[in-house]
Amino acid sequence: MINVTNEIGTLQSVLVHRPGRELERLTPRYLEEMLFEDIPWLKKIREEHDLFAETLSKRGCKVYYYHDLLADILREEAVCRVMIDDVLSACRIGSTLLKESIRDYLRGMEAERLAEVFISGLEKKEIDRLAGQSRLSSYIREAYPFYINPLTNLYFTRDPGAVIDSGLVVSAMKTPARNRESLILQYLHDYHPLFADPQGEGQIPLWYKPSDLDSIEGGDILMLSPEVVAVGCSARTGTEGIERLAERLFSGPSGIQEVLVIQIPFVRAFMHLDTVITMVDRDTFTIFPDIREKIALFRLKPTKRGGISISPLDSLEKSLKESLKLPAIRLIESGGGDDLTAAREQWNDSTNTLALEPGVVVTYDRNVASNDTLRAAGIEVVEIEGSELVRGRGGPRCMSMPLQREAI
Ligand SMILES: NC(=O)NCCC[C@H](N)C(=O)O
Repeated sequence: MINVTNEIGTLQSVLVHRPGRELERLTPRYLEEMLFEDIPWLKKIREEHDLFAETLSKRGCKVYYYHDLLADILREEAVCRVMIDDVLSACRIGSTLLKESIRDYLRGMEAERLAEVFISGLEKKEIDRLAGQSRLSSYIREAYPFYINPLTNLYFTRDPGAVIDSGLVVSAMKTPARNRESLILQYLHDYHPLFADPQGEGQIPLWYKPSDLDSIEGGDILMLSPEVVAVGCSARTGTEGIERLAERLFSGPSGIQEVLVIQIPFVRAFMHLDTVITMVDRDTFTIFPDIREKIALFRLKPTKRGGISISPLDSLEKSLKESLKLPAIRLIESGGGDDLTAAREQWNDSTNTLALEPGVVVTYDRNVASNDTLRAAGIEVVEIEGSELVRGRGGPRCMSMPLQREAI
């Protein structure tokens, strides 16, 4: 069952990705293009991720893995064929001869292995050797080494999609490095029984899809309540995408009656809304103090004639209070009241908390000051290790896409 109508109700099921071989294909040369600042150590990052997944399971949350779901649908011959073609088109392989060689190679694989290749990529030398083709790229060491690029950011499953109510947003990713992540999610939506509509014949509603083109990423989507979704306008999510999503939510079978737009500075350190603000309890958020004066707010509502009204707002506290229909809300500043600590810990995702239930969140243990501040405010903090996980610039919220949360 797929249903998320809030940020903090008991987490019942979640989609994650265990970091894999794709990270061993990160090289210093492609770090920036692949949206990393450093190269994680695979053995250790996996241990850390396993601990994260175990932390969720121990609390009763069912954990689904991208690789497993993808392998499930690839066992179907017809799906396998169209997906191979779509992946090759997404990778812009133009030569017919080359495309045929890669297609033949991939079609000979078991579903498990093919799922692995779709995620971790395909090196040029692997194909050229097998196909016995003499290709210019094997003579030029500077040439790009992959036919299928590794999805190094897939372990941040928050971003390729988001469940809103009983439907799914499949993101239109801003950067080429992450495009194929949402292609995979779209396939899972279209073919996996997990996304079957319990009410009808087909699959659950799609609020957004990659072919909508205007960029929108899941880290910018916060489900405040069954009626209100907050959407970050950020380096990754643009104004047109937000408007289109709002139109679909207002006119489709969702309970959403308001989109609260929170525009944050368009910088690398806070690429999504959830890198600077997350919800930790019914009336409580944690926020990176530096952005408090740097955000702009807008309320989008449906008009009677099927359009959207846009109202600029001034204060974050007041807007959240109104949107949540609460007498007061609390904003807990990360960093424990010290600007330098706040900036350092935000860089390591102190503000990117994942709620397990109201007032209980998962965070990285390294963000000592921010975790202490949360505890002092009465929040239960469940710490995980993040020495390697953090190198991709994402925290526990980024590493999870909730599929089901208890209603509150
Ligand atoms: N929601 C998030 O903030 N996700 C973190 C994404 C980090 C990834 N390296 C990226 O730049 O897209």
